[in-house]
Amino acid sequence: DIYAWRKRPSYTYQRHPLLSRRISQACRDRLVRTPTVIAMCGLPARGKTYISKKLARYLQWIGIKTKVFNVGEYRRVAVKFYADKDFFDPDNAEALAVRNQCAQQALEDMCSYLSDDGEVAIFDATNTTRERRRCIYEYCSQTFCFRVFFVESICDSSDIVNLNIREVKLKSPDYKDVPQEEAVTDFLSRIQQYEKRYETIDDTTERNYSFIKIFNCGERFLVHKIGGHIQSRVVYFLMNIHILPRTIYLTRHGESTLNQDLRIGGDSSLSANGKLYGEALAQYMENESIPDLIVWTSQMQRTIQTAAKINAPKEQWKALNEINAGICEGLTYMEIAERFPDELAARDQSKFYYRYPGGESYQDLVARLEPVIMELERAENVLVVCHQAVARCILGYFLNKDADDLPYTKVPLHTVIKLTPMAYGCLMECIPLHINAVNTHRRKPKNC
Ligand SMILES: O=c1[nH]cnc2c1c(-c1ccc(Cl)cc1)cn2-c1ccccc1
Ligand SMILES: O=P(O)(O)OC[C@H]1O[C@](O)(CO)[C@@H](O)[C@@H]1O
Repeated sequence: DIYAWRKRPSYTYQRHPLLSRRISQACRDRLVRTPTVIAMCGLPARGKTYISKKLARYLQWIGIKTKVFNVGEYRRVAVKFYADKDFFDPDNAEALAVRNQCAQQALEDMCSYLSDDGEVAIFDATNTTRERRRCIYEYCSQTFCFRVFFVESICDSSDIVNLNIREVKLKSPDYKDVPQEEAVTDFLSRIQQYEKRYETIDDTTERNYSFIKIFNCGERFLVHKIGGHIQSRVVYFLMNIHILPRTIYLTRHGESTLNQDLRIGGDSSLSANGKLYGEALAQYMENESIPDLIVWTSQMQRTIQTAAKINAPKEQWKALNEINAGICEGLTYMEIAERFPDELAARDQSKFYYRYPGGESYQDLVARLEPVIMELERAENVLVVCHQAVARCILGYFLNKDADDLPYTKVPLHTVIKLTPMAYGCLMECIPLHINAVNTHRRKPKNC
């Protein structure tokens, strides 16, 4: 039986007869990290693009090469000027031909991306008929041996659909220079065109697909046949996000005594200026009068001391501790250049991936910060008091920074960063509290 087979000695590496399914050699070659197509499904204004962009940002941040293919963007290239909802009338044969051509082109571009070095591609389209989903499934899994995972968003709350239309659809190029009310009317008619042919994923006729059906922004989920690591991470992420309006505040600790000496690492106390910042921060947060604010700090005393005066509950996270500089802890960059010139040169070459001997890399930091990011997605109003490298990684997630830029993001001391999630991105405001501090930022040397 399977259990006994699972307990077999590890050297007998063959698939259990029950489990071995007929897969081609090409597929077998890519069993490790088989590329995944995430195909969105659902009527317009159900958050498909929102999910696509947010999911891509998360997967990219954890190091999985991901790209979104939005069919609407292909259509806007093919059809310069959008006339009105009649373009989406299923009986408009000419328009239908253009729409199918755009979908096919996006599908082909997506599969060549995954055949190259892509790991996940998100096919952002309505995919609202069984026939369309069957085409995608066969093209991707038979021709290319990619895994296909359908993500359907079902939402019958008119409040949320109207919020979506107001926040994102009216800003679409389709409605440039169109009066608001006219655009809303046209878009609602566009939805009706799709409703004529909409077939929700059916867990009997489409039971051999892997899919998740999301009801009303994640109020309820139906998960069916999750296949592989990526899909389980995706499901986990989708079960943790929400669209409640909230603000995330991010700041470094106040200046520390080691900062004053331009020494990295350690666990030193605040300097006099750092203490002044702690008081100014408490005052600033008081003025913001944020409902139900919670403050997260690292377990290092410079962040705990910085948050001490704030009138809100505090939580300490070891995962928020500053990057461990290993053998360079407590040194200045000058001393590192003298004692470990090769290490500094190697770090300047590839700052995101370089790991200090006995220490960490930014890539290691992202991995240990993932649970913090997941909890931030679940949370509402939070102030995070952390460190220079940690703040860069957190900002890298919210602002979609790539591995080259992330480690060089400017995050000065004594500055509050205010992050407000908007439709598809995040608004960032930097508020310096005008308390003196040293500059700890080391630029990328020119010759690298
Ligand atoms: O289910 C929706 N229906 C209509 N709109 C929606 C959603 C979701 C949503 C869907 C699934 C999940 Cl797990 C979370 C949010 C987000 N949005 C959205 C709303 C406003 C602006 C941009 C996007
Ligand atoms: O990656 P960078 O630019 O060296 O910045 C991280 C450094 O910043 C500090 O937080 C302050 O200098 C150090 O503890 C840490 O090693």
